[in-house]
Amino acid sequence: MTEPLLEARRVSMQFGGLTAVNQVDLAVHPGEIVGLIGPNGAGKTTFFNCLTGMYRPTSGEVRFAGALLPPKPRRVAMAGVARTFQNIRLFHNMTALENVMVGRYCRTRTTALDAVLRLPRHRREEAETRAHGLQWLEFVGLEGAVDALARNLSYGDQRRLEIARALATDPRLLLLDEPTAGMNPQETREAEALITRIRWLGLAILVIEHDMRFIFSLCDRVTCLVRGEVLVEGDPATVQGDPRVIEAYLGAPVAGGPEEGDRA
Ligand SMILES: Nc1ncnc2c1ncn2[C@@H]1O[C@H](COP(=O)(O)OP(=O)(O)OP(=O)(O)O)[C@@H](O)[C@H]1O
Repeated sequence: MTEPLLEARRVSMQFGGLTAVNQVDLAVHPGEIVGLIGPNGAGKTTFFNCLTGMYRPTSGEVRFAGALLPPKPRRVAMAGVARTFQNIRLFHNMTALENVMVGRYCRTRTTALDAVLRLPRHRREEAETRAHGLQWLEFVGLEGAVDALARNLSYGDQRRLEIARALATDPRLLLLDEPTAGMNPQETREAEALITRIRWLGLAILVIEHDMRFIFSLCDRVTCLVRGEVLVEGDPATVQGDPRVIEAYLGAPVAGGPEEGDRA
């Protein structure tokens, strides 16, 4: 197999006396979709925060394309890792396009002075950023909502907008934290189709999700965390059939594959 794009080695995160993530190893290879599952409080979001520089892990290291990732969100984004959040974090009083343009600013070189003086470089980059943002809005299916305020979009559209903003940073790896949370079945199917199209662009994806149908139909590999530790890791069939996963997470055997709308 190719070298991992992302490699977490023995990552741990403690909050006082609580060990939220304990010696977790995880690798994502180029073009892969890897699922991260586990019961509530298993440490999934904390682990994402360790990967994206929001937390400095208590121990362990995170490498991206072979280099150590610094625990600084902006540097992580510039390295090529983008994410969405469990609780949508958009700029609610900005338009859809403005939200996506904000994502792009980690790739522009305009200084505050260029902007204030409206120097040619600023005007050129602003036009490029706008065109780029429009492309991503079209990619996620929001071309009809360019000028809509983020707060006026439906829940499913807000999630799509968050993904467009993440894509605007030109990532090689996209981390999605519960992308279908709160979605109806139709929106969930649309999110699945969108994630498949993102993979076709050549991006790798690491996704936290409670919808088992989604995880087992979309992912190449799945890691199950329980109480901060890796319980099982493997291909979807292996993880789905593992009695420890069924007991710790699914609660009951999933006969013949999970049903539509199965949620833990
Ligand atoms: N900033 C923090 N300070 C203290 N404890 C925290 C903090 N963040 C998370 N925890 C604790 O760490 C543990 C793991 O939480 P985390 O949110 O990572 O789990 P999760 O698997 O993402 O859960 P869920 O599926 O409910 O989102 C929990 O016991 C949580 O209370």
